[in-house]
Parts: sequence; C-alpha cells; structure tokens
Amino acid sequence: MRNSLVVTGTDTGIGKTVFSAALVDALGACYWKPVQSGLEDETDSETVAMLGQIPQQRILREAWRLRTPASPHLSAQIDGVAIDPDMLTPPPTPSLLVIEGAGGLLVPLTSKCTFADVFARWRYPVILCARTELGTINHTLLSLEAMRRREIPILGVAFIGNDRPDTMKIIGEMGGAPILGRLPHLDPLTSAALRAAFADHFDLSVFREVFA
Ligand SMILES: Nc1ncnc2c1ncn2[C@@H]1O[C@H](COP(=O)(O)OP(=O)(O)OP(=O)(O)O)[C@@H](O)[C@H]1O
Ligand SMILES: C[C@H](N)[C@H](N)CCCCCC(=O)O
Ligand SMILES: [Mg+2]
Repeated sequence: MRNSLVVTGTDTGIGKTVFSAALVDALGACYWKPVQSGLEDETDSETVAMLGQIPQQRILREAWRLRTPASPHLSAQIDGVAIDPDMLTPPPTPSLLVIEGAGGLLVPLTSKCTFADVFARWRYPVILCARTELGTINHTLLSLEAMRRREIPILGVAFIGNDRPDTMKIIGEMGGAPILGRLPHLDPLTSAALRAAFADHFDLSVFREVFA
C-alpha cells in the first residue's frame, strides 16, 4: 500500500509548508522535509509542527540540515557536505506521510540531480502548489510539463493566494491536471484559521484516496 504524498511547488516561498501543515493536520499524517536549507529562522518542520499542531513524533527528522538558506546543492557545498540523492528514501512511518521538497521541482540537490529526479524515482503522487498571482500560469504549466516528461504521478494543483478565477481556469484547461483547491491568504495565519480554510477549500477524500 502506498502511504506517501509529495508536496512541491512552482517556486520557493509560495506556501508549500503552510499547505503541508494543513494537509498533515487534516490527514493525521506524518511530515518529512528531507532537505532543510536555512536553519537560522524557523525550519519548515518547526512551522508544520506549530501551524498544524502536529506532535513531534509525527515530524520526521530531516536527512540533511544545512545552515545556509540557498539552493541545497550550494548550502551543502558551503557546509562541506555532499547530498547523496540515493540516500533519500522515505523512512517507514506508522501512518500516512507528507513529504515536502525545497523550492521548486528543478532545484538541484547536486550538480547532477534535482528534486524532480528524486520524485521520479519515488513515484509518489505529487501535489504542485502554485501562486494565484500574475506569472503563475507560465510557472505552473512549465512545472506540470516537467513532471509529465519524467512520468511523475501528478495528483493535482493546489493554489495558494487570493482568488483569480481566470488564472485558475486556464491552468485547469491547459495544465492537464486536476485543480485540487485554493488555500486563501490568511491574515492572521493561525492554526485555527488554517484548519478551517483547508476544510472549506479542499475535499479531503481526494487526498485520502491516494492511500486507499
Ligand atoms: N495561505 C497563507 N496565508 C498567509 N501567509 C502564507 C500562506 N501561505 C504561505 N504564507 C506565508 O508565505 C511565506 C512562505 O510560505 P512557506 O514557507 O510555506 O513557503 P514554501 O513554499 O514552503 O517555501 P520553501 O521553498 O522555503 O519551503 C511564509 O511567511 C508563510 O507564512
Ligand atoms: C532557502 C529556501 N527557503 C529553500 N529552502 C530553498 C530554495 C531553493 C531555490 C533554488 C532556486 O530555485 O533558485
Ligand atoms: Mg517550505
């Protein structure tokens, strides 16, 4: 039985972690950020634990914790370590597992390997997080094309941001992937607001079916 889902995005800083917190909370899943680059601020794992109110035992330790907030290939070089993509194998978990990449699909782990290459090896269904703002049509269609070329299973697109119906419509028509929903911009961003917004804007059964 498959028990993992991947969350990637069209870019860094677009809301993958916030979306992951909501999904992990709603599914009662575990969370894994295999490669964390940047340790000064709150890490993604810490954000998911706090925003999703996820107990520590459901937050898996990163495989690589790199100090510099940069592309993992560079952060690893600065720290004098080498990421071994072959070592990136999701640990067994007692429940469902949500795995978050870093940045977008073609972010390098080494000079010869990107996250997309790892996702292609894993073959877990992938959720593509995308902004709703101007510029996202190109980024989203490019990302979907990159996943199809690698035969990465695509669960669908999760938009993050304020409502832009025309943008979401054309991506739905041209992207060849289901639109899973839209997580609005929340202000303030609290655990309660996130849980409510996810429940209002996504159909949890779509995610649960992956694990059936
Ligand atoms: N729905 C939302 N409402 C309000 N703020 C949000 C929302 N989604 C993301 N943010 C904010 O946007 C910033 C980037 O979000 P996040 O850390 O989730 O991005 P990311 O795609 O996971 O980035 P990375 O590539 O570094 O993992 C954070 O400050 C986060 O609090
Ligand atoms: C530092 C940031 N928060 C992410 N962890 C890594 C983002 C890598 C982006 C690389 C790039 O596309 O230029
Ligand atoms: Mg993140």
